[in-house]
Amino acid sequence: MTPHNEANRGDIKKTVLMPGDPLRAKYIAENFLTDVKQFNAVRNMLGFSGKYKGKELSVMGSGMGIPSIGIYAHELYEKYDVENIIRVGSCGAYNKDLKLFDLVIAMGASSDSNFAHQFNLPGTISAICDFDLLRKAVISAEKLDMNVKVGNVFSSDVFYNNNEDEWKRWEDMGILAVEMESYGLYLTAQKLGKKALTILTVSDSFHMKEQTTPKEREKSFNDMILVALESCLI
Ligand SMILES: O=P(O)(O)O[C@H]1O[C@H](CO)[C@@H](O)[C@H]1O
Ligand SMILES: O=c1cc[nH]c(=O)[nH]1
Repeated sequence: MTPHNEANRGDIKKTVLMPGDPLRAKYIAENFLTDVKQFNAVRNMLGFSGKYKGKELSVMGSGMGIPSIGIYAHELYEKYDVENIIRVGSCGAYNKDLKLFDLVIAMGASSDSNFAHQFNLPGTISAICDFDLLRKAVISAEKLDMNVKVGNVFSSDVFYNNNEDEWKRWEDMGILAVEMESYGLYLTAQKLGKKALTILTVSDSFHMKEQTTPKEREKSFNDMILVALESCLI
């Protein structure tokens, strides 16, 4: 057990799907997995293990932001022998070709966070995903006939940015979209010699302020969840 997770060693499988929202973890467990057992409710950060088409895996919320996913990912990798974390999250599109509900895979994550300072590196480090998880996710999307854009995302420390136009400078550098966790997840995996990947659904765009309904969001999250789950079977 850890201060944030009441699971026993062995309760959590080698691969964990990790949405920010713990209720999305519950949704995935209830709608996609069989033989489901809940392993965590500390701070309501719900975690479940079960089977997808016979393959054992787990799903657990990460909370919002790098500090939160930094805690949960570290504990999963270090204390529970987890090998793979696949974040399944939402993002805001910076790239103007991205439409609502499109899928983005984060090959790398840039950030305004100081998370990497703890490693005391004599330069900057690139936060990148695991190539094997990326390859499998791309194959999975192709098999499901779903379009994905693969590239660099921005993991922001703020959701409500006081500098309204700052995003344009990231867009200018080829950043596809903004979210709030991948940089911390990727660096945690890199430090501990583990694997991580982020798959995202575009929930809003900085180019057009369209509203989306909860039903539309649910369907689009289903596409992302399927890409992630099917990639675990490859
Ligand atoms: O939908 P999730 O996975 O929570 O991801 C995005 O949504 C939250 C902000 O609303 C942040 O956590 C951001 O990364
Ligand atoms: O972090 C996020 C997620 C979705 N949309 C945003 O603008 N930011």
